[in-house]
Formats: sequence, structure tokens, C-alpha cells
Amino acid sequence: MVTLGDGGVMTTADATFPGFPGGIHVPLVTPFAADGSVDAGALESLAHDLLDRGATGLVALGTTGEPAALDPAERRLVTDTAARVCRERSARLTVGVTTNDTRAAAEEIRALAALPSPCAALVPVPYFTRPTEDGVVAHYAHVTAAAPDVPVIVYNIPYRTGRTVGQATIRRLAALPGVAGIKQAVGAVDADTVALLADPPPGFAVLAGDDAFAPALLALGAAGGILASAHLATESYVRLLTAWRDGDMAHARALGGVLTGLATAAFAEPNPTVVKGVLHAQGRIPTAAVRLPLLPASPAAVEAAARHVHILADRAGSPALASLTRA
Ligand SMILES: O=C(O)C1=N[C@H](C(=O)O)C[C@H](O)C1
Repeated sequence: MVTLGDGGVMTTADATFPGFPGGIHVPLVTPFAADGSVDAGALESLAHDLLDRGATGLVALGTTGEPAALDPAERRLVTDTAARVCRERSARLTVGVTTNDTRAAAEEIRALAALPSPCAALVPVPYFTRPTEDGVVAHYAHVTAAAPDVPVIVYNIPYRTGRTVGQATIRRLAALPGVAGIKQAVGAVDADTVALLADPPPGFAVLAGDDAFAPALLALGAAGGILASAHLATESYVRLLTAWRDGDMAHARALGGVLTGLATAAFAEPNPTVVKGVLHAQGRIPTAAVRLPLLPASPAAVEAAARHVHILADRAGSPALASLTRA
């Protein structure tokens, strides 16, 4: 903790990452009502619940929010709902900007700058087009210049985008004014990620973006994570990050192992189908519905993930996990 002159405190994360707070950010599912419409009331309750459980921030319209299956009015409803909750709770809002068109991304970010509450933008590496890495840098230079007050988080997810971005390019991106961090989701703990975390650019938040690798990235010093499975174990992810920051390695390793099991189960079928299935089974969203081309998760996958949530709760009493595992 860093003590301020007025006797207040701010977290180390705030001091270290001025553009974007570390911590656990939950990429919200978009709940659908029984008639198939977006259920804004359910989204609002879920958002409050996740912040009650200790999330630092919420992400609207991440991959987990099925943005490609929402029309513009629905996307606006989701953004406005999440923005209202984050404003009330003084939490960090991030909004996914899901386009591979540089001009359209710049337009979307300009629109975010006009929102009544401040937010960051989660901007994927331009997908499908497969530009050069120089093209990727030019893309982010253009979109950050469009709205300098909106911090941009680079979303590096090559298995979805088709474009690998190595650490040399990530360092060039980090040097751009307006780029505040990266959601690193490369499907591995690869050499580039290890090198990046060994010597992160000052003030640049490296966030774990692959649930199954999040415990490993946090162990290497990641500032936090944007993790769909944090819907199901918010407090445990927060405790995991805290344990690594506090150097409480025994607890962190034990908890990280259990959370890796949960994450693997939550991603056994396409995200967010399993997460929605468990949230519905827990009575936290009205239906488990997803929109095509996604199909609902199988009952077996939902049961398996729910079992991992129970394992977390059961192990809360074990010595290694005692203070860490209220799911
Ligand atoms: O919505 C997100 O942001 C996330 N999407 C990833 C994905 O679906 O590939 C998973 C991650 O947990 C968060």
C-alpha cells in the first residue's frame, strides 16, 4: 500500500499502473431473458454482485459478452448498464471495441470518450486481415490518437485474430501515448510473455487474458487479469492476486492449482457457454441462453465446472487454502 498525504491509502496497483488499474476485471456475460432479449436488469444485478465480491472492474462487450451477436441498440444498452453500475460503485469500466477496421475502431473509441463516465477500451489486434506487425502498431497509433483520454488495452489473442504480436512489438505499442496495458492471451506461457513480464514497460499493465494460464502469469508478476471464469470465483481470483503480491507463495500455489482446474472446466466448450450455464444453475442469470453460432453448453460441461466451484468452496477449510478460497 502507498500512504497518501491526507492519511488515505491507494493500492500499489494504482500507483504502479496510472493508466489502468491492476486487479481482477470481469468480462461480463450478456444475460438473455426467456424471450431472447437482452436482460438489462439481470446484467445490472450481476455487475453489482461481481463488484461486491471484490472485482476491481468490469468489461462490457468483451468476447464473453457475445458482442458480434448484439445489434447496435443492444450493445449500447449493455454499455450504458455497465457504465451506470461502474459510476455508482467507482469501479473501472472497460468496453470492448470489436472491429478489425481501423477507422471504425477510432469512431467507436471517440463515442466512448463521450460517455458520461470515464472508461477504457479493450481493442483486439485487428483480426482476419492479418496485417504486418508494423500495421498493427499503425492501427493502435491511429485509434489512440482518435480519443487520447480513453486508455486502450491491447487484446493480444492470436488464436482468435490470426495475427501473432511478439514482445518487441508489444514494447512499441506500450510506448504509444494512450496504450495503458495488454490483455495477454496467447494460449501459453510463451517466451515472449516471460520476457515481457521479466521487464515490463514502466506503468504498462500486463493482464492475464487466458483463464487456464492466469495463475502462472500472476506468479510471473502480471498486474491482474480479465477473466471470464472470475464470474464463478471472483473472491478466489482476488485472493490469488493478493497472495502473490504479499509473497504468500504456499497459498498462492495451492489456490492457483484449484483455479486452473476451474478455468479448464469453464473453457471445455466455447466461451461463454459454460460460464452462462453455471451462472444460470446458481440462479444468477435468468437463462443460460447464448446466440448463434454458439450453442448452449452440454449439461455435462456445466456440471463439471459447477463441481470445481464446489471444490473451491469445500477446500476453504483446508489449511493450505484456508484464508483464500471463498468462491
Ligand atoms: O471477454 C473476454 O474479455 C475474455 N475472453 C476470452 C475468450 O473468450 O477467449 C476469455 C477471457 O476469460 C476473457
